[in-house]
Amino acid sequence: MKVKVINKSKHGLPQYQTEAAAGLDLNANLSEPITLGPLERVLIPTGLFMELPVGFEAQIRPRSGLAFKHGLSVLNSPGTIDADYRGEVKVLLVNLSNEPFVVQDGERVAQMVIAKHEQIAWEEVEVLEDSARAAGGFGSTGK
Ligand SMILES: O=c1ccn([C@H]2C[C@H](O)[C@@H](COP(=O)(O)OP(=O)(O)OP(=O)(O)O)O2)c(=O)[nH]1
Ligand SMILES: [Mg+2]
Repeated sequence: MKVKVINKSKHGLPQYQTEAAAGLDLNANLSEPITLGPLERVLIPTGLFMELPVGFEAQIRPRSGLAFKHGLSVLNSPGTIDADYRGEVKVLLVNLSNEPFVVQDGERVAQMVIAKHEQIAWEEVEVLEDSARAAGGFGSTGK
């Protein structure tokens, strides 16, 4: 997959940490650390510019360790990177803890899963096909 990297020498390309990992860990690409206070949000640059093949998207997801230990999440999780996006991939981090968190340059702040997706074409109809579920939802099947 095509990728352009700013400051590659600093962090290299995002890597899968284990053989069958789904997510590529994304490094913060910062000139100086950023302090994220309680309930604050910030866009973290990654230095990555990608050209996803058409029919693929990238999902930006939190890392569970940062979430568990520090209350950090990705506010718009899963963030969506479109195949036609040519800007820098950024991570919208939010601090849901009561303590400030300092994001360091190179820190693995989130992970990115590349996934196939479909685009649909609408076909407007007057009546939809019956189903067993019908309009049931939001707990309609019980606890
Ligand atoms: O976590 C994210 C989410 C999005 N983007 C970039 C890539 C994506 O293709 C573009 C638009 O994202 P989205 O469609 O989620 O945002 P929007 O608010 O609908 O903006 P737009 O009007 O530009 O589509 O922003 C990121 O870098 N990180
Ligand atoms: Mg959009």
